[in-house]
Amino acid sequence: MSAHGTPIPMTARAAGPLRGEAHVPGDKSISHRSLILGAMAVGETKVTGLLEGQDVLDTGRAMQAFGAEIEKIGETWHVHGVGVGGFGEPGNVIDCGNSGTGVRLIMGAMATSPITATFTGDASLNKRPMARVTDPLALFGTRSYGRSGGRLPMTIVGAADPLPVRYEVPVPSAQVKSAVLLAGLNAPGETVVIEREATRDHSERMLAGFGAIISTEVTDEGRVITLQGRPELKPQTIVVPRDPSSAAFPVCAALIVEGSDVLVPNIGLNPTRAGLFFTLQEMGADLTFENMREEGGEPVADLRARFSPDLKGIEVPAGRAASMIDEYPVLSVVAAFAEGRTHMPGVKELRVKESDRIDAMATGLRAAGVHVEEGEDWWTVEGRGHRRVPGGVTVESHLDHRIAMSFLVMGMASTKPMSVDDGGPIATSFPIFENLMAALGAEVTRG
Ligand SMILES: O=C(O)C1=C[C@@H](OP(=O)(O)O)[C@@H](O)[C@H](O)C1
Ligand SMILES: C=C(OP(=O)(O)O)C(=O)O
Repeated sequence: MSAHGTPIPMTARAAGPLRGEAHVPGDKSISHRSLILGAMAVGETKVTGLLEGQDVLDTGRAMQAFGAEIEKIGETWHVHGVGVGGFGEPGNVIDCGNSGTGVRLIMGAMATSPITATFTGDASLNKRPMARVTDPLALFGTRSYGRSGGRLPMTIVGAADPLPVRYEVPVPSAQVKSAVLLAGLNAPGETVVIEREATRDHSERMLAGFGAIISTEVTDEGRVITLQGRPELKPQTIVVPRDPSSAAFPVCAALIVEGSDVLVPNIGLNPTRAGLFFTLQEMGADLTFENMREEGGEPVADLRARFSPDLKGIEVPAGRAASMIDEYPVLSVVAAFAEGRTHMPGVKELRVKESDRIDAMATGLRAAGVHVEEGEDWWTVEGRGHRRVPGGVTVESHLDHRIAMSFLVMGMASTKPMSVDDGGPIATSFPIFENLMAALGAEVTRG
């Protein structure tokens, strides 16, 4: 999908080893939150390293529609915030494009202000479930009117007199947790969110950084997060770390393309995000963390990935799923090149992403000659080991950037090339993917 919605077919083929440094873009989760929290602070937040992918740009436009001023000067994004409770009513429909994170967090951020906003997205986002966010927002007094099944387009009527909320998140979702916390900012008193399974904790870390009073207690119930309402958020200077979810693509490509040796510098290794890298190491990947350090309160390292001819299939612990939820598509590609089966349980959430990712990957993997089994919340990839993956097919990306990039990574190592019907969605999270992979020596072409 280009900006105009015209599909962009892409093909990747084996073309020698991948070598060099891969400077991947800024973290998508932190980028969305920088703009949203910057818009809710009083004064000027400065952000460098922002991911300039379509998802984040759409969030920036939405923040402008609610009254924040946002401009890029040189390499720095300047966000002039309107303060907690300072959002104005947008004059038009808010289009969040392809982004679940964008729409769900923004719904939370406006839900406790006395304004009304209507949200929409692309064909993928308009299929995704929103009741998981509007149900807890209703506890604050927020009303929502969407299509059947809680789908976009949807109008949210913010609570004029919000109540504080105590809510246990029923699915492992950082987006739901974050929506409730952002709504809690403009509710008086304490809002409490409980999550059984730890999900990415960028909202908690960044809220604390912006001066909110927030604490997390690990109890028998799970993680109990308590936020004091109505703080004045203080503007911040944010350096966005590089995205581990984007690093996954050059890393996984290097592991399966013969002779490769790739360094991916400055990757955020927050434990709530780094599950893929430990999984790959357990599979026998030649993947090392170099120059481990701490930056902006987050662990950071340079990842070095080398061709790993003797990868083994493993059982991926279900408890690790949340820390690598966006990486399962590309993990399944690596699993196809490993010896033996890789079983991935506890991943029902994959069915409600930009596409049903289990179905999209299973269909494409099977077409490319890989045996896959699946159930509602699990899937198994039968690795081909030294019998290379045949490839040689065109698969559908279903408006899903991670599906498109995963099959292109596969094409870099399969016997015959792999094509995707539409690589346009890659621009939502990794706009420099083609150039970055080409600079390493990959052959990715359009058409
Ligand atoms: O909070 C976030 O920034 C995200 C949370 C995850 O979604 P869920 O909350 O639906 O698991 C993840 O898949 C998404 O890419 C980004
Ligand atoms: C699931 C993803 O994003 P979102 O939910 O923000 O659309 C993703 O980037 O893999």
